[in-house]
Amino acid sequence: MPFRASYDIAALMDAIRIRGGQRLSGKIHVSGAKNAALPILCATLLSDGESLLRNVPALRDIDTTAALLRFLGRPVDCAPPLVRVDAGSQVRPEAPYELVKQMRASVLVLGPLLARHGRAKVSLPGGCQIGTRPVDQHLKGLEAMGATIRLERGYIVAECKRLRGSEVVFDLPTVTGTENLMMAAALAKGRTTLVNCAREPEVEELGRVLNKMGARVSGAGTDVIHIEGADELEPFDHAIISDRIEAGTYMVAAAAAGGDVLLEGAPLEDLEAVAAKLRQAGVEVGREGDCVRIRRDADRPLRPVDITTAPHPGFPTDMQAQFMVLMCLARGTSRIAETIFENRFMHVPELVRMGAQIDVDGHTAHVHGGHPLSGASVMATDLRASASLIIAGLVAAEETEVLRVYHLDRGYEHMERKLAQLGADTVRVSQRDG
Ligand SMILES: CC(=O)N[C@H]1[C@@H](OP(=O)(O)OP(=O)(O)OC[C@H]2O[C@@H](n3ccc(=O)[nH]c3=O)[C@H](O)[C@@H]2O)O[C@H](CO)[C@@H](O)[C@@H]1O
Ligand SMILES: C=C(OP(=O)(O)O)C(=O)O
Repeated sequence: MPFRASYDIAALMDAIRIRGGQRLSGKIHVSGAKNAALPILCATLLSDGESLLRNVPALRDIDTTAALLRFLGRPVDCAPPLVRVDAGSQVRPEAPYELVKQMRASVLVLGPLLARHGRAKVSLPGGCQIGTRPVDQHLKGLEAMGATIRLERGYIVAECKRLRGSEVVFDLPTVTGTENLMMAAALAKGRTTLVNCAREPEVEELGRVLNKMGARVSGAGTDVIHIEGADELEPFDHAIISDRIEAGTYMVAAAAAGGDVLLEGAPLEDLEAVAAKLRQAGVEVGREGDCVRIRRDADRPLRPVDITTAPHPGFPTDMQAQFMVLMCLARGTSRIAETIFENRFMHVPELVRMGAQIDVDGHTAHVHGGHPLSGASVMATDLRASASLIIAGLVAAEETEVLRVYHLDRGYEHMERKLAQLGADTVRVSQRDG
C-alpha cells in the first residue's frame, strides 16, 4: 500500500514578518536537540516494548519521524516534549520515498530494521538543497557486516541473516553514517569497530541510549567506536540533550541585534568553535549558572572573522549561514569556507537582495561587511538558511518577510515566539489567518 502524506497545506504557506532594529534582552530556554532526537527515535526499532523520550522538541522533523515509525508498524504518541513509542504487532520494514524525501535523516531506520528483521527496504534519500547527500558509507559498512545490498527502483534493499561484527573504516566522518552503523552493530553477532567516526555530541548521545538498551558501546564521541552486539535490546526512557545548533543560532541572533541574552540550558562545551569566533568578532560570551550569556553593545563595531566549516569539534556547517549574516555587519571583509556540503550558500542571493555584499567563489564566500541591510521579501531555501534570513530581518531597516518557513519549522521550535520573548518584533503570518 503506498504511503499518503497528510500535509497541512496552509501551514506550508506560513511566512514570518520581522520589523528590524530591536535589541534583544531576557532569557529563553533551549529546546531538545533535533539531531539527537531523530536517531534515538529510530533506535526504538531495535527493541519491543514501550520507549519514552523526554525533552523532545516540537518540530516538523519529529512529526515526520513519528509518521515513519507508525508506517513501519509502531504506534507513536507524539506529544513533545514527551514521545512514547509502543510495541507494534507487526513491523513492515519499508521506508517510503514520500517520507524519506521530506527528511534525509529517515535513512537512519536502515540499520535498525536490517539488524532486527533481516531485511529493510528504504528509499534512497537523494539530494536536497544543500548537496547530493550520498549514503555510500552507510551501505559499505552494512555490507562489511554481512548484508547484501541492491538498489531497486530508487530503493535500497538490504538483506542479511544476522549481521556480524566487523571493522569499518569510514572514508570521511559521517554523522548519520556513524549512527546507522552503531545501531546495526548493537544487534550484530560479536564486536564491531568503527574507525574515523563522526565525533558530534549527538553521536555520543546515541551511544548513551544504546548502552541503556543493553548494548556495550565505548568510544562514542571519539573517532574510534567499539560496539559489542547483544542478542536482544531493551526499551528505554531517556531525556534528550539540548540543541547546540538552536543555541548557537540564538547566540548569533543576540550578537547581531545587540543586547543581553541568557540561553537556559545552552551546551557551551559543545559550541566552543562558535563561541571562539563570536569572541574574536567582539561579542561577549560567558557562562552564568546553567545559562550562556551573550552581550553586545549594538553601537560597538564587529570585527571581521574568517571561518571554515569542519566536522565536530570544528565550526559546524549548520551554523555557517547564521554566522555569515553577522559578518555582513562587521567592518571589513571576512572569508567563509564551506567544506562539508557543496551547495550550502543558497542564502547568499537572498541576503544580497537585502543589501549584503557577498561574492561566492566555489566553496568560499567573501563577505564585505558594513553595508546596511534593508527589509525585503525573501525565500527560505533550507533549514539553516531560513534561520539566517530571520537574523538578517532582525537587523534590517523596516520590514522583512521570510517566505516558505516550513523549512525553518523542520528544526526550530517556534522561533518567532522565542525571539518575540526577547523583545524582537516577529510574527508568523499564516494563510489560516486569512
Ligand atoms: C540529522 C542530522 O544529524 N543531520 C546532520 C548530519 O547530516 P548527515 O549525517 O547527512 O551528514 P554527514 O555527516 O553524513 O555528511 C558529511 C559529509 O560526508 C559526505 N558523505 C556522507 C555520507 C556518505 O555515505 N558519504 C559521503 O560522502 C557528505 O556528502 C558530506 O560531505 O551531519 C551534517 C554534518 O555535520 C549536519 O549538517 C546535519 O545537520
Ligand atoms: C541539514 C540539516 O538537517 P538534515 O541533515 O536533516 O537535512 C540540519 O540540521 O541543518
